[in-house]
Amino acid sequence: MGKASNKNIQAKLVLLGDMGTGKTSLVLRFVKGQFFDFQESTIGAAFFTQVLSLNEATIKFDIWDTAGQERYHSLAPMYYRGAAAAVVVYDITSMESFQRAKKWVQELQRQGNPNLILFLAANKVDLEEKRKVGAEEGEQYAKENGMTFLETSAKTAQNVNELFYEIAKRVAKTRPSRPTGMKLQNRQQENRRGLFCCT
Ligand SMILES: Nc1nc2c(ncn2[C@@H]2O[C@H](COP(=O)(O)OP(=O)(O)OP(=O)(O)O)[C@@H](O)[C@H]2O)c(=O)[nH]1
Repeated sequence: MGKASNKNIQAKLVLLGDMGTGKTSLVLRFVKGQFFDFQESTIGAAFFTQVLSLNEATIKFDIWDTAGQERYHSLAPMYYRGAAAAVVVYDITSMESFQRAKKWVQELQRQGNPNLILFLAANKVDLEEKRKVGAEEGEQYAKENGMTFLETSAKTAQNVNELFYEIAKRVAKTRPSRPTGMKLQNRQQENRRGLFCCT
């Protein structure tokens, strides 16, 4: 891992958004190259890791895929606390999911890490004929809130790798590398906190 690279970075990444918007599907597409038409709803949260090599650094992502169902809302701070980046996901076929995404952004702005790198993913662009949220609308909102905006499809893989590469690049730019020993310590702490871990 990262032998050729001069910089090894471990970064916690969290995905937030309404239920059914495709958070798990985006992560599964990125981590395993898989997609399921009938993806089960996440309970609590799921944990994944993926290593991504850039020219300038190797990023090891610790990815928390949170559950979108409202009953799990109170668990969210546990997952976004200490995160380097957050991806707020909505479904372009659901205006309600876009409204919910805005609520997540507000919560992150108020309670998240002030240096948190924010991405807005407008997912399910393969369902263009059912679109309810215009691309300009999402883009405008992202711009106003200092977020990077991407339209994605976990189904066709459109912009999925791009999303994670963009996040990695932003993380590499903002974070200096740390000695390996410290990273291991952090990892152990994360694991202890992972009460709902189900990779
Ligand atoms: N057409 C299409 N369907 C998608 C896409 N992404 C996810 N889905 C479908 O949408 C449904 C919900 O996807 P999930 O990945 O479980 O959504 P989630 O946001 O993780 O949902 P929760 O775990 O309940 O919060 C599944 O049936 C997926 O197959 C996409 O890009 N295009």
